[in-house]
Amino acid sequence: MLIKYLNTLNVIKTQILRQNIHKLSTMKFLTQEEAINVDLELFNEYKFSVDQLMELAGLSCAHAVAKEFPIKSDEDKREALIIAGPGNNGGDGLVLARHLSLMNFKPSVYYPKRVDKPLFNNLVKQCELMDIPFLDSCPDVESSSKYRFIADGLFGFSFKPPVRDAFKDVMNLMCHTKTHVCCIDIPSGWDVEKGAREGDAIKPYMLISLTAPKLCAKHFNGAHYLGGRFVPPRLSQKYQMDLPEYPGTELCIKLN
Ligand SMILES: NC(=O)C1=CN([C@@H]2O[C@H](COP(=O)(O)OP(=O)(O)OC[C@H]3O[C@@H](n4cnc5c(N)ncnc54)[C@H](O)[C@@H]3O)[C@@H](O)[C@H]2O)[C@@H](O)CC1
Ligand SMILES: [K+]
Repeated sequence: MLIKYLNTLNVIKTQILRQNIHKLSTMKFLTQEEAINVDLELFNEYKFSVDQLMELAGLSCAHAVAKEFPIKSDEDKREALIIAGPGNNGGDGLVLARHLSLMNFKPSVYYPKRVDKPLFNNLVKQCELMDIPFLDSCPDVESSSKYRFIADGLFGFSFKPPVRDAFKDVMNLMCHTKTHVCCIDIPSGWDVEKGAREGDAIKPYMLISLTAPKLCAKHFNGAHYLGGRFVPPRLSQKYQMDLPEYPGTELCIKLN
């Protein structure tokens, strides 16, 4: 009886896995230009505000990371380092930090180049009022081992190589740390279409593609999630995204 039950479970598991792999193979991987155009359409045609989508994007990242690094006991490490960059990818990182703290993690943020705009100032203020520490300097590789994971919100789909000098320290940390690196939308420093560049590059443990994966995600074999469950079906059809169906009320879906 038990064996029969376990066999049935295995069949269901295989079917789910097959479905997801199928989805991944038929899904569209966006070029950098398509990603930028989808972004523009969401704001200009569909009238979303940046705050709205950033909140949903960051929240979906928090859900994905919490699934991948569940806190099961008091012994589990809760410290996490969030790297926030100078664009909207950094904004996603700040939102992620706030939600992680609500999920009982202990995030610290390293935000080396602050953007003096109301949206970003507000996100920083919200984190500060939740006692999330902002680090003054970039942790070194050795001390980064105290974190359960590092969330990479440095650069997203607007990144144009090579990395400018101001971000060399933090790129060095993310390329050489032994701690798992979880990349938001794009592994920072990777070419958005061709993937890792020669020489030092982040080797992500986890990638959370937002909206739809970009071409560089084809070169990624780790834990791949899709988040940003806000794409209107008409827009998805226009770009032939062929997105997988998110189960139930989930904000993210694991693709492999
Ligand atoms: N379109 C969407 O569906 C959404 C996108 N969001 C996020 O927004 C991201 C895109 O944001 P942005 O277009 O603001 O751009 P990014 O966050 O990708 O980065 C742009 C910033 O990085 C700097 N930069 C670019 N190349 C650099 C280099 N080589 N060295 C140093 N600095 C460099 C630019 O000067 C600019 O300040 C996405 O990847 C995603 O994370 C979400 O916030 C909301 C929804
Ligand atoms: K990133």
